[in-house]
Amino acid sequence: MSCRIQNSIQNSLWFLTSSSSSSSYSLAKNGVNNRIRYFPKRLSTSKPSLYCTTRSTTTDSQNNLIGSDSFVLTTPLYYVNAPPHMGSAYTTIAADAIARFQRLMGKKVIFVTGTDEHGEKIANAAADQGSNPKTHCDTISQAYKALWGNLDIAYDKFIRTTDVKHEKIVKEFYSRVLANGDIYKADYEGLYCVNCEEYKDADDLLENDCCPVHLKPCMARKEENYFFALSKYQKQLEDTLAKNPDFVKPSSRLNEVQGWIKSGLKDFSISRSSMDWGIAVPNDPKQTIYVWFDALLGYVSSLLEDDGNPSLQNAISAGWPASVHLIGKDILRFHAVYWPAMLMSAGFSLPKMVFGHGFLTKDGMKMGKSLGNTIEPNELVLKFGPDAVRYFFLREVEFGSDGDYSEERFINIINAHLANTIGNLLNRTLGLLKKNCESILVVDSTVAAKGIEFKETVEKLVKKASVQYEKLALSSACDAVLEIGNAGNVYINERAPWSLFKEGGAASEAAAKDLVIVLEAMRIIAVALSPVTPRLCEKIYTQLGYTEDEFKALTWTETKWGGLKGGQVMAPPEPVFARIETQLPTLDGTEAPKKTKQKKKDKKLQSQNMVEA
Ligand SMILES: Nc1ncnc2c1ncn2[C@@H]1O[C@H](COP(=O)(O)OP(=O)(O)OP(=O)(O)O)[C@@H](O)[C@H]1O
Ligand SMILES: [Zn+2]
Repeated sequence: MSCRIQNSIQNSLWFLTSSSSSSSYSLAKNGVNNRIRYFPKRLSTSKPSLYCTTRSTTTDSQNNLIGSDSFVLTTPLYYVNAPPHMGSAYTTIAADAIARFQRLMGKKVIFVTGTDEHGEKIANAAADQGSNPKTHCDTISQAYKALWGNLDIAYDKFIRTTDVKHEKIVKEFYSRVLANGDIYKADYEGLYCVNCEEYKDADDLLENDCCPVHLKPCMARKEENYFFALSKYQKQLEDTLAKNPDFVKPSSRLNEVQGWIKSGLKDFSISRSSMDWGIAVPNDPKQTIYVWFDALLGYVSSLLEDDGNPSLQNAISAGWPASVHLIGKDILRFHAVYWPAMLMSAGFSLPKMVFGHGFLTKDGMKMGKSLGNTIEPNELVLKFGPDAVRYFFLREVEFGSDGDYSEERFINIINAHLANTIGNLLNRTLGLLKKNCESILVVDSTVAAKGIEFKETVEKLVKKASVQYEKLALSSACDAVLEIGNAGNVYINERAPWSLFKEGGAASEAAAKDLVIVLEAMRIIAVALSPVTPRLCEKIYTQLGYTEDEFKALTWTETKWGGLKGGQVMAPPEPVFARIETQLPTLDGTEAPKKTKQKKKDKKLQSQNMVEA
């Protein structure tokens, strides 16, 4: 494992104390006098009475609105300050694999992704490009969609926070929180990182007030804004996490979140007076809603049907709460502290889980648009194909930890796992079947495997894969499936059917059964690895004589041993995964694997194939 685990780069937030008895707070650092004055009057205190039910909406034990029982999975809505990079692709690939697995398990999946298009960072990015924000957002959001197409991402909903329906949902939600007495106006001064779009705690900054994530100086700001009474939800959040430790995953991140809450939650500003590229605050058009308060609601507005009335009630009944929010650890605090408190205030159920994965790093720093130290995923796809990119990052980086990219490692892993262990095993088995059995299976795979230990090994490994997928342990799930390939290679090498065929008679019959056994294992691999490498798996499946439609209709039940039947005709063998033979310059400056090494391996394989022939 070449992943480098590095210390978590924590984002920090500027929280404001909300105790109503206090009227001023000094948060001075380096001469910056951060003073907050609270306006004594809350804007509204009446609780909304929207707890009615609709066709498919019910309430949970706390009387919060919940929708249907779909499996709703979300990626972050990515900032359109710059086109996507490998980091953005990483979360989306992982989400796609989880969504595909859950669909195989028979769940009604709603996989949500999209783009976050408001705020100062976007307005600045558009101005830098000599463009207006709307045109800029259209271009970059299209770049995200194009990349998802290139990576075979099968999302169900793509939400843009500039969509009209989203704006309506944000305003309705804001009004509910306001009516619940959780929004008030106050002044503040603080240090702002535009790239994070957040106020920073001065203690968390580097020299010259630089943001530790973006390495750029934060700016001193003073504004009169609306605040959300986060502090009011401290106890409720503590209780929720204590009762529901699975709410934040992995568990190390739960500890982090509990630590933040324990240290005291302070109210935060949810509007900007200096920024007009955003959704106007209801009843105060001089202010726009803070980009995070706006963007988080994209998870809800995305659920709306295209032709329905864009109301919160309709969005909730279409699938809320989300089953999993998949995010990078940089935005954990927004998802595991701010968002649940906002939902509590508005009277909606909390998502069931927030999973904060690690960072893809370059030279130890988080790869990011603002730092510009990114790898271009489209180039990787163009060079190696979507399956290779998907497999490498999901298999190589333990989900939850950080990982550094190296092209040398990439090529070695892909050649060893996909081209050799899986692709070559299928190819050589089908070659033997064609030569000796006219590509027809002699017997049902269940009959062929009677009393064979290899079958039990496969069954155990496929069970393990499903448990790992379910736990979002994607790397371990890949390993379990790859182990089937390894066991298949060991089996065929030990049995040496190419020799048995030469002996003829009973030995030849046994060899024909061995081929059925290995091909059945390949069929199971094609189902079990399809969440990660859908194209490769479809190719495997069609080589086994099935149609594309049959592949698309697969469920996890088909990982059960016994799919292949006697008399079934296999397609002529064709390589399903081409070995990477590149000597082209690498994308990351690392050296591509030496040809000599590859040649040696190729020679070994060639001689193996010659023996088989
Ligand atoms: N290096 C990375 N490793 C893993 N995931 C990443 C990485 N960079 C971005 N992401 C994913 O994108 C989310 C952040 O989206 P955002 O649009 O802010 O991208 P960004 O590149 O981090 O932007 P910026 O560099 O401007 O902060 C993260 O929470 C994570 O899901
Ligand atoms: Zn920053």
